[in-house]
Amino acid sequence: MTEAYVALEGGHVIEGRGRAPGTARGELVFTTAYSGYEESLTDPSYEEQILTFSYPLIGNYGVREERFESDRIHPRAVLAKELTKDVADWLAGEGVPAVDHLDTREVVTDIRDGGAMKCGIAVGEDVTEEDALEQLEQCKAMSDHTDIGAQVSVDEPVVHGADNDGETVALIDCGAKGSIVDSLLERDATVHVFPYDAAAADVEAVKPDILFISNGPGDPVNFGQAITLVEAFVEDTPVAGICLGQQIVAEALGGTTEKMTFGHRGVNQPVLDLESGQVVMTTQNHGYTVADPGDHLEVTQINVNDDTPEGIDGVEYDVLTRQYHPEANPGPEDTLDFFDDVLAMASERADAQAVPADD
Ligand SMILES: NC(=O)CC[C@H](N)C(=O)O
Repeated sequence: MTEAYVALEGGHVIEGRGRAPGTARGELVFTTAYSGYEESLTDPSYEEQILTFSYPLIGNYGVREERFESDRIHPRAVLAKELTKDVADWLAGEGVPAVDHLDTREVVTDIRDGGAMKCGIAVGEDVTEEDALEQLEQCKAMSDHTDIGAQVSVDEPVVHGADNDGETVALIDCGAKGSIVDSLLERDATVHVFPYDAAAADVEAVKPDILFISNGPGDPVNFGQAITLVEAFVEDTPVAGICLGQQIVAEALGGTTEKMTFGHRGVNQPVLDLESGQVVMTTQNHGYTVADPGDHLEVTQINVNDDTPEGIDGVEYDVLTRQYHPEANPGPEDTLDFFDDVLAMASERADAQAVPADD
C-alpha cells in the first residue's frame, strides 16, 4: 500500500491510504457538501487549501467535465473517508495528492476546535512522516499569499456573449467560477471578464452597466486593485459581488473583514432575509467574513447559525452583494434570482442616466 501522512498544525500526524501521489501543503478546511465534488474541486476559491470532505463517499457518480467550474483542480490536496477510482485517477492525473481511509470525523473535529490550520501532506511508495512534517513547516498562512489573484485570474480580458442584448457587465476575475459567467449569459448579459488587477481605464473603456466582483481565494485585503476599482466606480456605476466580492466591496466602502474560525463550506447553509423573514438554503465556501459593513452598507441577510452577514445592500449607492454562492453549482438553486436583481439594478440605473432624446 502507498504510504500517506497528513501533518496538522501542532505536529499531530494522521496516517491514511495513498490514492494519488505527491507532496503538498495548504490551509486545511472541510466541506460538508454531500454532492458536487467536481464543482468543489474545480472552484478557484480553494486555491492554496487542502480540502477534507466530511461526507464519507466521494466520487460515486463519476467525473464529467461539463460540471467543472474552471479548467483545473484548485485544492492542493484532498482528504476523504473513501474516494472512488474515478476521482482518485482524476486527482492523480492532475498531480493533486489524495488520501482516504482516514478518520475524517477526527480531522473535521480538529478543524472545528483549532480552526482552519496549516497542513502538510506526503503520499507515495517511500514517503515518511517527516516528509509531511517538512511540508507543514513550509506552509504559509493564507493571508501571506499576497498575490494569490495572479494564480487564478485570466491574464487578458475576455468577452462572452458579445452579441447579447442585455446589460454590459465588467466581471473582475479574482478566481471566478464558470457558473457566475453562465448565470449572467443566460440572462442575456454581455460579460467582459477582466484580470483581478485590471486598470480602471480599461474597465471604463467597455462602458459597463455594472461592476461585478467575483468569488476568489484567500484574504480579501490582498486584492488591492479590486478594492480600488470599487472605490473608483461606485459613485457612477452599480456594483455587485459574490463571496470574496462581498468582502472586497466592504473593504472598499469603509467596512472591515475578518477571518472566521473554520468558515462555512457546504450546500445547506441557512440564510435569513431580514426584510421578508424568509430562510433559504445556500451553497457556501468561505473562511473570511464582513466584520463591520461600515456606514455606506446595510446588512439585509444573515446566516441563521452564526448571524454573520450574508447579503448586503448599499445605503446611498447601488450595491448588491452576497456572501454565499447564488449560482449554486453545487447545491440548491433557491437564490438564482440574485442575478435578476443585479441586472435589474444595472438596467434601472442605465435608464435613469439615459439622455432623453429630443422630440
Ligand atoms: N468563495 C469565495 O469567494 C471565498 C472568499 C474568501 N477567499 C474566503 O475564504 O472567505
